[in-house]
Amino acid sequence: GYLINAYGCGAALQETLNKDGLVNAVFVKKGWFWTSLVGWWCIIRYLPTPSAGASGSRRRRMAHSFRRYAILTVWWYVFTQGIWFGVGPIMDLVFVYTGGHCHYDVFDAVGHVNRDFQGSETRTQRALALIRDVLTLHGGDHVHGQHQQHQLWDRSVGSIQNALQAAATAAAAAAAAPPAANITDSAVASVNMFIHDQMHQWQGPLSTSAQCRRSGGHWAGGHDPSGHVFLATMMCMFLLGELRVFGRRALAHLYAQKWHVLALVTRLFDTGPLWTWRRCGAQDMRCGGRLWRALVEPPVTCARALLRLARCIACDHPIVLLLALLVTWLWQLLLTAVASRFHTVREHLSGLLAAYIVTGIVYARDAAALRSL
Ligand SMILES: CCCCC/C=C\C/C=C\C/C=C\C/C=C\CCCC(=O)SCCNC(=O)CCNC(=O)[C@H](O)C(C)(C)COP(=O)(O)O
Ligand SMILES: Nc1ncnc2c1ncn2[C@@H]1O[C@H](COP(=O)(O)O)[C@@H](OP(=O)(O)O)[C@H]1O
Repeated sequence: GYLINAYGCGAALQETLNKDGLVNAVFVKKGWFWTSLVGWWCIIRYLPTPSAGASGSRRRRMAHSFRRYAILTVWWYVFTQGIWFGVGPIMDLVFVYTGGHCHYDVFDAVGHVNRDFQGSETRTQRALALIRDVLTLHGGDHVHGQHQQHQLWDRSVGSIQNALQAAATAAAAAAAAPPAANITDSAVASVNMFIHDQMHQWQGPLSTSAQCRRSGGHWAGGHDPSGHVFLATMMCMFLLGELRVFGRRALAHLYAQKWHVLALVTRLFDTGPLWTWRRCGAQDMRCGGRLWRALVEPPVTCARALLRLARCIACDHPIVLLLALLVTWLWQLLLTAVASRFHTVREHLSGLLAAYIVTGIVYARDAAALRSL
């Protein structure tokens, strides 16, 4: 990723990144679920066939895989989700103890909405709307009678409202400049500070990246190990580690049935209307019949062929799903490395080492047993 950034198409790849996209939100961020599902199905599916002598070996394999998986799942949880009730995950504790904080630097020095505030237009608008709602809900009555506070409250809500309206009209006019908030530079610092204090007062505690993100804040200022690099590394290491248990057996099974799988794949492409029209030509069929056969039957046939192929892979050859998942996580790891604007190299490296060291130890301990399989 760094080499692509330095010498290749890093900018183009960064443009494809969407923090709120389906792949990142549903697959990558829930990656340990998908990896657990596919990984365990493969572990179970490729156990030695049940026979008199194999039951002990089956039980031992399941026990070893479960022990490795349980250690990795606990490590995934404490590093990215949380250590205990009310205690954030390790990656956030490292961040906070190195000076990180949930910031609300909403406006920059010239009174424009800070481009780095949320990193994307959508998130910035969402955050501004949330801050406005919190200030509107709590701010007015709690600063009543304190003239200066009330003035700040007025200016903050007004500036955010202007920014939201300016963004709405700018979106229509496709203007380039970020929306201005019409506040003088001397007031910017006090408005940002007021917003920060109010959000920490009404939305707190904001001691984890998830809480800060949900409250429209900006998680900045400390050493923030990359959760994506950590997660993608751990998922790849788990899949590759367990692949050593059943990989040879699974690939041999797939190779033995290669023509059957290939036939299911080619069947998908043998359902086009032209093929069907030509096949109908051999029989004296009325035009209506030929249209039905050429336009209605192919999608139905294709859907049936797709279902047969999916069932064959999911039930008989789940290693195909595992390899597809592995390629996806490696590609996401590359994109995360390319997305240098989100993290420093050291933050990527700390996420990588946190995953690599633990998974390395777990699989190194079982290396002898894995080699004997
Ligand atoms: C142990 C039993 C063996 C048999 C299991 C059989 C089948 C497995 C089927 C299902 C799995 C069941 C249990 C497995 C254990 C855990 C499942 C994991 C569930 C999830 O992954 S849900 C994820 C919940 N977390 C979130 O949604 C928050 C997502 N965000 C993050 O985690 C972080 O943002 C990040 C790490 C993705 C990125 O970090 P930063 O961007 O903040 O740096
Ligand atoms: N491969 C990828 N695709 C999309 N977004 C990614 C990504 N890798 C990292 N990101 C985004 O970059 C930010 C930093 O990621 P990380 O800290 O895990 O390295 C995260 O934003 P959010 O955490 O605000 O969603 C994450 O969603």
